[in-house]
Amino acid sequence: MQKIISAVQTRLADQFTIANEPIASIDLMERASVAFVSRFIEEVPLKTTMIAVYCGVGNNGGDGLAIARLLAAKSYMNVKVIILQHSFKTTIDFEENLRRVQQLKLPVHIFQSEDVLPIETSEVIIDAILGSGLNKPLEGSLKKWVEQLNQQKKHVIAVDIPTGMFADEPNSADSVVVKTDLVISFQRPKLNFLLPESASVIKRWHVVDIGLDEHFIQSCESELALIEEKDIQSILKKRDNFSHKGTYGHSLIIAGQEETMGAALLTAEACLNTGSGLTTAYVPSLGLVALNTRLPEVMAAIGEVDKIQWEKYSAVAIGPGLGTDDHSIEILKSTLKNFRGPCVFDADALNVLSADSSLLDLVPEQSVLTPHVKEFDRLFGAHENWTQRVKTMQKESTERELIIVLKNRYTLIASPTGMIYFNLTGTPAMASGGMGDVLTGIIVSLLAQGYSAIQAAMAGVYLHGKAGNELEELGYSVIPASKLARRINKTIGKVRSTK
Ligand SMILES: NC(=O)C1=CN([C@@H]2O[C@H](COP(=O)(O)OP(=O)(O)OC[C@H]3O[C@@H](n4cnc5c(N)ncnc54)[C@H](OP(=O)(O)O)[C@@H]3O)[C@@H](O)[C@H]2O)[C@@H](O)CC1
Ligand SMILES: Nc1ncnc2c1ncn2[C@@H]1O[C@H](COP(=O)(O)OP(=O)(O)O)[C@@H](O)[C@H]1O
Ligand SMILES: [K+]
Repeated sequence: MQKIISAVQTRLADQFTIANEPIASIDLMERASVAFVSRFIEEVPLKTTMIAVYCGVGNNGGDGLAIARLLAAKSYMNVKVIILQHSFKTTIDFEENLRRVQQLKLPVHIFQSEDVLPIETSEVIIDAILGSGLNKPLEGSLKKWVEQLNQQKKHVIAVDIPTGMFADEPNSADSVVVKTDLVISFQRPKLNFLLPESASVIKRWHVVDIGLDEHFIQSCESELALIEEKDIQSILKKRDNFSHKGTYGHSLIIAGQEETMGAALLTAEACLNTGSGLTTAYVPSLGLVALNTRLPEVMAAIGEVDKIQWEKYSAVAIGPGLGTDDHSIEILKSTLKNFRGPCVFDADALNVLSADSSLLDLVPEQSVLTPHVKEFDRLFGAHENWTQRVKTMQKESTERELIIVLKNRYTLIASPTGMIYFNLTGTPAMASGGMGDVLTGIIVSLLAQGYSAIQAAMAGVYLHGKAGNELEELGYSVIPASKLARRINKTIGKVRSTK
C-alpha cells in the first residue's frame, strides 16, 4: 500500500531526504530532472523535435532549467528556455540551474509581467512554470500566459504537476490550469490526479521515482493510499489440497427482471468464475431457461420471497437489474431482516435504499455498497466536487461501519477505519454496460469464500480492473462485460502465482 501524501508532506519528505540521505538540495533536483528526462525520452524520442521549456522561478522552474540542460546533453538539438518572471523571489536551486544553463549557451528568453508572449513555434512544451508550490489560483500575467499557451494546443508535458493545479485541494471550475498530454510526476501521484475533474487538464500521468525517503513517506499521517498488487497477493488464499465445494461458500445472487436478466447472468457468471463453491441465483421464473442454458453450474431459486432459505447462504449480492418496484422492495426488506452474513448492495438495491433512508439505516455493519457516482449522490446527497465525495465516503463509511466502493476510472474504497484506498487497475475499455454487475459477482464470491468485507472489496476491485487491463492488452478496445466475467479466474490465477 503506498500512502498518498499532500503537497506539504511532500515538501517535508524533500527536506527529510536532503537531511538524512544526505543529499544536497541541488543534487536532489538533478535526480528528479534525470528521472523526468528518462521518461520524456520515451515520449519524445526524436532528437530534432523543437522543445520549449517554460520555467517559473521556484524549484519547479529549477527542474525545468535542469531538464533543458539534460536534454541538450542527450543531443536534443532544438531546446530553448522561456523564463516567466512572475516574481523576483527566485530559489537558490533555480539560480544555480540558471547559471548552468547559461554556461551551455542554450537560448533563454525572459518575460516580465507586462510582456506579451509570442506565438510558440516549438512542437513540444515542457511545463515547469509552477509545481506543488502553488498557493493560490493563477491570476494576473501568469493566468494570461497560461491561457495563451492553452490556446496553442501543443504537445504539453508537465513537470510534477500541471501549472495552476492544486495537488490536494479542489480547483474552482473557472480556474486556469495548463492543459497537459502527460504529467511526469515525482514519487507519488497527487490526490487530484485520481479524481475525475483532472480529466480536463491531464490526459495521462506517469510517476517517476526520485529517491525520496520511502520510510518517511510511509510514516506520514494520511488516510489515502494506493492499492498495489502485492497487497492483493497477500490477501488471496491458495485452494487447499483437501478442500471441496463446501469450503468455498455458497453465494446467493438476487438480481434480474424480465428485461434485465442479463444483469443476473453476468453477476452469477463472475461469481462462479471467482471461485464461489456454490452459486444460486434468485431470479424471476421466466429467467430460468436463460440461466440453465447459459450457466449450468449455477442453481436457481424461484418463487415467493419467504421461501428463501437464508441460512444456506454464506454471502448475498442484491441489486443488479432488480428494479425498484414493490416486489424488489419486498426482497430487499426481507434480505435486511433475514440474512445475517456478509452482503453486497448494488444498483437497484442502492436505489431502493436511497428512496427510504430508514432502510439504509438497517444495512448491517461490514456490508459492501458499490455505487457509481449517480447512485452515490442519490444515496448521500448531491456533491459539488469529488473532494466532497471523498469526505462523505469517509464520514458515511466510518459512522455506518460500511465498506463503500465508489466506482470510476480510479475506484475509491472507503473502509470503516477512515482509510480511502484508490485502485489504479482498469481501463476506459471497461466503460460498457454490465461491467458493474460483474464487479458485484466478484465481490460476493470473495465474501462467500470467507474474505473479510474490506479484503473482498479491495481484491475484487483490483482483480476486476486487472482483468480489463489484460483483455485490453490482448487487443480488446472495448470489453464486453461477459468477456471479463469469463476472464476473471485466469487473472486470479496469475496474480496468485506470482506470489
Ligand atoms: N524541494 C526539493 O528539493 C525538490 C523540489 N522539486 C520541485 O520543486 C517543486 C516545488 O517547488 P517550490 O516549492 O519552489 O514551488 P513552485 O511550484 O516552483 O512555485 C513556487 C513559486 O510560485 C509562487 N506562486 C505560488 N502560487 C502562485 C500563483 N498562483 N501565482 C503566482 N505565483 C505563485 C510562489 O510565490 P510566493 O507566493 O511564495 O510569493 C513561489 O515563487 C516541485 O513541484 C518539484 O517540481 C524537485 O526538484 C524535487 C526536489
Ligand atoms: N473509464 C473507466 N476506466 C476504468 N474502469 C471503468 C471505466 N468506466 C467504467 N469502469 C468500471 O466499470 C464498472 C461500471 O459499473 P456500473 O456503472 O455500475 O456499470 P453497470 O451498471 O453497467 O453494470 C465499474 O467497476 C467501473 O469502475
Ligand atoms: K509544472
